[in-house]
Amino acid sequence: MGDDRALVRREPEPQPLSVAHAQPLAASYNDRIRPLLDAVDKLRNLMVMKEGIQLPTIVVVGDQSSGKSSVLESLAGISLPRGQGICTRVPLIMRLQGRRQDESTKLQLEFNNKIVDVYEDHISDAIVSATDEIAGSGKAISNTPLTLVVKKDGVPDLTMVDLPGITRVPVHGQPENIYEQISAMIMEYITPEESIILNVVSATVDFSTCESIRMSQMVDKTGKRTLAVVTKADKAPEGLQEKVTADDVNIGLGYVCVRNRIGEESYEEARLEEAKLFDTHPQLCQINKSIVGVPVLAKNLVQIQAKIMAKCLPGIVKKINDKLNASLAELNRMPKNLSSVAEAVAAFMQIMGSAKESLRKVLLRGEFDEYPDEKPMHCTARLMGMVNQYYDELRNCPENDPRTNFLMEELEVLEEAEGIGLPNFLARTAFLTLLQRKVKAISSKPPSFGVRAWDYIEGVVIQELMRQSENYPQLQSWIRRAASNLINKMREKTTAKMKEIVEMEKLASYTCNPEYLLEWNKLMAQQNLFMQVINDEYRSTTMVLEGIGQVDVRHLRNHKQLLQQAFDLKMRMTAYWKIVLRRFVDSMALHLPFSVHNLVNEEMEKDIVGELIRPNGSSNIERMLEEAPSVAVKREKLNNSVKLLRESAKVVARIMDRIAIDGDYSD
Ligand SMILES: Nc1nc2c(ncn2[C@@H]2O[C@H](COP(=O)(O)OP(=O)(O)OP(=O)(O)O)[C@@H](O)[C@H]2O)c(=O)[nH]1
Repeated sequence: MGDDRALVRREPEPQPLSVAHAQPLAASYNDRIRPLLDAVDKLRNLMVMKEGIQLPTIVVVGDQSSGKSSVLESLAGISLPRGQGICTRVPLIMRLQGRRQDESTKLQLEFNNKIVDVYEDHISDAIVSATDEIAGSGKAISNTPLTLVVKKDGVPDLTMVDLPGITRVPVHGQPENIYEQISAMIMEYITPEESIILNVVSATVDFSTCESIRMSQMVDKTGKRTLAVVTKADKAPEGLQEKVTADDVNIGLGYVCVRNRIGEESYEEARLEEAKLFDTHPQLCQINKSIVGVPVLAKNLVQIQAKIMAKCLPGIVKKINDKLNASLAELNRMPKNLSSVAEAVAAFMQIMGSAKESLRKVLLRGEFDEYPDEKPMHCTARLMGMVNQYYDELRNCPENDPRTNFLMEELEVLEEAEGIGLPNFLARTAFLTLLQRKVKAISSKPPSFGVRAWDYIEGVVIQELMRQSENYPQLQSWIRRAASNLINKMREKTTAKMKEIVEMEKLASYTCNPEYLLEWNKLMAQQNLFMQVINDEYRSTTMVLEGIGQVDVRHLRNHKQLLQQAFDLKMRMTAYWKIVLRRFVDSMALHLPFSVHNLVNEEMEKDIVGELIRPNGSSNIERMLEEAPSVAVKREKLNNSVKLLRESAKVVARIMDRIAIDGDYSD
């Protein structure tokens, strides 16, 4: 920029040759495209992008001084800041519109919520000062866009966004991270599938070394939405034809070679020089005429733009409608302004009612429609997983490993339980002593599992209550506390219940489950083999016993007297222990849903609502009458968003109607 700017004297009414040579851009074609473009520009002005809706956009990228601004001024027939160093420091949205008979020539800059009319002679300076106003007068860049509207004779109807040129090394007081800043801005614009990338590369460089090519390849591997403009054809004519036909860098939408305005040339002269260059230069004249010259570039861009718009529009309509519906639904969920305590109580009961219903769904019925992607809220599955883990923990308790000191404990209790009686009579006390030891070893697990389960349920209940009461943040800490207190009570009840079950199992041994006897018989069938190993001094003492695992029985050869009874005792206990563990798990698996059921259907309301009607509880209800500032902000944001989306929906509806009448725009 700058350097040539001061020297250039502008003709009063330059004739952009993009038009003089661009007769293929039939006026009727422009007539059909204009409304489409206007609609998209209107959406851009409305800032639908803020709502996450991407618009079809031609994004101009290139390395620094590749000639981006020169290309744009060739297309627009105006003078833009050109030159060395960084000129484009903000996204420059260029809206080119061919002037109609009833319209006057117009140049306008739109930025920071104002519209400034500009004389053509001053456009370059005006852009520089608008850029300074947006990004500061230094060399810094900014994301805030500047819009330039050019309405004049014969320019193609095109909207493009010019972005700062990519530079690796900061110069002239540019910020240190200028490269990162510019790349981030470029990536933001070229990543959406709706963007067409107009990659400006200089004929003087090896295309594969261009940063801009590298970046567009990152987001558009096949190049299907990338078009290359090769500038400075006059400076490096040798081998240019080969370079563009070889297409080493995957440019799907093709190349156009141009020669821009140089020095003080007028537009007319520049176009004539360009035409002459590609007609007469021994090397450049070899290049196919369908890929040379600014007029060809203009025609290609207009066609590409029409295609992408027609392609994207239905998707945009859908997105606008979806977002509008979502915002309206959210607005409807916003609380009404409450004016009396009675209304506040009703609103509170509504919160409790909705929370209870959602909790019934996730905790009891296993319906996750409100939390499709939030696995921690798929509570029935999560609780089942926890119960299975609990069963594994009980079974794998190291203190109860039946293989350690195989049968020694049984022998010890049998010896202690011996009295006057028949030799093969199994003392009940021996069995009970062993049982009590085993139960004691796992006695901390059922209550601690209960605590764990309630910790998880507490998280779910509080999350749900917070979701339902998000519009009353002034109540949330109180609700959270009340819910925590309630869950504490539930946790204590479960702990007491589990301790009771542990005590019951210690006191008596009983099951009506026939599996016990079946299992015992099966295990006892190994007794003969076991005794043979014990009695036969020459046999290996390592053996695998069903229900126990691999054991070494060498140490038992000295205890032959009570061995058969000890074996019997072990097998009874093994069969019975399975039943005991399942009883622990089953009772927990039944107790939890029962308690959750009680919590959701009775306790929650009784406890939390009960707190409200206590003498000091009413202040909580009164607090609901004041709207929290965060809610007011949210309401305003939603209202703005609904207004914007409604307007956008109108804009697209009009254009869709027109498409329905006029037919396909992409030819
Ligand atoms: N000879 C010749 N010079 C050109 C051509 N296109 C651009 N230039 C010159 O190359 C220099 C850089 O051009 P600009 O258009 O300012 O480049 P830019 O990519 O917009 O620059 P930044 O915005 O700073 O990245 C200027 O001096 C232009 O006059 C061309 O086709 N031929």
